[in-house]
Amino acid sequence: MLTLKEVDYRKNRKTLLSNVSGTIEQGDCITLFGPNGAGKSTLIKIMAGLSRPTSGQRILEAKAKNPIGYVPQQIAIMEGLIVRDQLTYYQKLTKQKSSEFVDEMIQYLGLQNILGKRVERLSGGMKRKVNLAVGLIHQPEILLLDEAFVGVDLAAKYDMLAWLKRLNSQGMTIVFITHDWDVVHHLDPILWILDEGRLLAKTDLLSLSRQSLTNGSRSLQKMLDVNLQR
Ligand SMILES: Nc1ncnc2c1ncn2[C@@H]1O[C@H](COP(=O)(O)OP(=O)(O)OP(=O)(O)O)[C@@H](O)[C@H]1O
Repeated sequence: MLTLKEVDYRKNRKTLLSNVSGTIEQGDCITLFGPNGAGKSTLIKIMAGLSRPTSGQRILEAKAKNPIGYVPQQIAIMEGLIVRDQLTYYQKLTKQKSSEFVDEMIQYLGLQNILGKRVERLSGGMKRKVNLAVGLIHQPEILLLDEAFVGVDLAAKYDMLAWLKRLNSQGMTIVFITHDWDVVHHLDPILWILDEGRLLAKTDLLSLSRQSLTNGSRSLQKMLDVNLQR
């Protein structure tokens, strides 16, 4: 449903992505995994259609008018509104007619008790939950999450993961970026290993522990060594 063909991305004469190709099918769960500066956020923005490749192609085949949900690293919710109004605003904006879906999301994410709170008064973790809710309120075909779990406590994280797992099992395609190995284990995704702007491997947790990525940078090696020893 989303294909990348030999994608390059350059900015200020610096190559941020080099020759990235891959196909994402409906219902896939994929993580972009790699060290700081590997190009993960750059790639997910290209997937979202927010940045255009310098060369190469991004081909999206989707049924819905608004098939992408993108949850950015920076929290993008509007201050001054209570959570309920925030959700209603985005529900209307995205023409989400299914109140059932929104209600279920509120239950899963445990937002019931904060619906009347102004968003700027929420804790960081609660803001992350609302950020996630806003990004997927229209039930996108592909959900793209850039570090959606930063600063959330364990209970909040597991609420979010349970909801994502449910959506994925119902056919929603999910691509996410995280440095949290616990999240990777929980969602058991296909791993796209990115390093210095290159896509080194597409693998899964089981195969990753058996294969060695000797062509990776020192940062990547260290990251994999530490995580795989856990
Ligand atoms: N607008 C920009 N102009 C120039 N260089 C940029 C720009 N945005 C990002 N970069 C550089 O591109 C590289 C990839 O950045 P990107 O944010 O995609 O990496 P990342 O893998 O998401 O990193 P992190 O894990 O730290 O979030 C980095 O070296 C970064 O400094």
